[in-house]
Amino acid sequence: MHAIDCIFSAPGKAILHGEHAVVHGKVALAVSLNLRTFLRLQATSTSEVCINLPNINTFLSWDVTALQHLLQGATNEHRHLKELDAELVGRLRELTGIEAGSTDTRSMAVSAFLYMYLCIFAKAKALPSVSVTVWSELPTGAGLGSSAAYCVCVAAALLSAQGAVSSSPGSDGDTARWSGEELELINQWAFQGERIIHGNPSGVDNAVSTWGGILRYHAGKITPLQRVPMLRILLTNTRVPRSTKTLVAGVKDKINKFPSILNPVLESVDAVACTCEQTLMEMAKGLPTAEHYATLEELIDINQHHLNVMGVSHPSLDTLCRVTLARGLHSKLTGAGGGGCGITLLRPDSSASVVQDVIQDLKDTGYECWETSIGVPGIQLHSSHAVKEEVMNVFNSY
Ligand SMILES: Nc1ncnc2c1ncn2[C@@H]1O[C@H](COP(=O)(O)OP(=O)(O)OP(=O)(O)O)[C@@H](O)[C@H]1O
Ligand SMILES: C[C@@](O)(CCO)CC(=O)[O-]
Ligand SMILES: [Mg+2]
Repeated sequence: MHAIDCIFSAPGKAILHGEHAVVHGKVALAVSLNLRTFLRLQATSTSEVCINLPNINTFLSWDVTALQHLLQGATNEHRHLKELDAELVGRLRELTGIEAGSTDTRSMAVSAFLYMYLCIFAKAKALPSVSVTVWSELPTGAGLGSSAAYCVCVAAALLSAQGAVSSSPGSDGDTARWSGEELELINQWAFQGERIIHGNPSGVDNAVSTWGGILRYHAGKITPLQRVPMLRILLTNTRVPRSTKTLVAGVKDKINKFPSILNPVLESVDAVACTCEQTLMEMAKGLPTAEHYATLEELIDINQHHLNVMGVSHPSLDTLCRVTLARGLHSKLTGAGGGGCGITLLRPDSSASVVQDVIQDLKDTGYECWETSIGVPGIQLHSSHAVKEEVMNVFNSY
């Protein structure tokens, strides 16, 4: 057991283009957001594993011995990162009473944590007693990658406690980051957690939360975009709850039912993502022009229509598009859709009054809305004095 009292944080994300299509091997473009999930891991002497998840009102603990039993006599000694260990998932269900296929918020968060904890410490002589508290600035289950930020923080914390990644990585002032290899390991374990939560994730969300920045993601291949223009993005939360797992499964069913109709739509989304990437690269080379912005706006509209065809939009998202278009601004859903969040592209010349007016219109509709920064750093380890007071206050109350 290496780390004793550490604080980690990982960012949420917005998908510019390629959500859902990316699950079926197409290109996605994703950016990290300046809204983060924070995790505190403490070693304890209680012989218990405690998890405090104040955002979802979940406070649970398990006896370490009961958890150790789940690993004894397990036939799958070589838990690897290619697929989930179905036997262990089954044993965990028996212990927690969580039903197969549950999309309940608490069940998914608890199962993902316990699965990663057991697998990461499976080869240790004894399971460690730890207390883990997670608190997030991200809305839970709203399309901004809250599940991935959660899984990335859990993976980084457990791996550093186990010694598989450094618990004092290269430091830049008060925050520290890991080597490429260590980040890859964190990302792979976070993907296992996402598998528990999503069923069939593409891996784009955990990749952008691990590495940060702006990424092109294609069939597991992660390419950071080096030069991109400063984009101004408005985020809107329709506050309509939805489950990524259910939406992803719905798209799969539609593809199976109408392959000749849906596959061309996925191809077209791929082309939208690639055209967007080329446009962003052109914009970064010279001075971004009004035509560049017109292209980005058309791509947003085309993609939103495609997402409608896939059955993952929602009347609340149609309203978002209509309200912003009335002010000359273009929007699309981001993440899994079905409610949750949308993004609106602001132009460099969008005046402060237009932005204020559109924010007010959206608030009047009952939505939450704010301008955001993109391309922030991925997973980080913080010294406690560098963490915001608001976050430390949460941590100090558990
Ligand atoms: N702060 C948190 N504390 C505990 N659990 C969390 C937290 N944030 C996310 N989760 C877990 O992640 C689940 C939400 O994941 P889901 O994939 O449905 O939404 P999302 O990740 O916010 O959106 P998307 O996948 O579309 O970007 C929650 O039900 C919960 O299990
Ligand atoms: C809907 C989806 O494409 C993005 C969710 O943020 C699912 C995934 O890629 O795992
Ligand atoms: Mg998610």
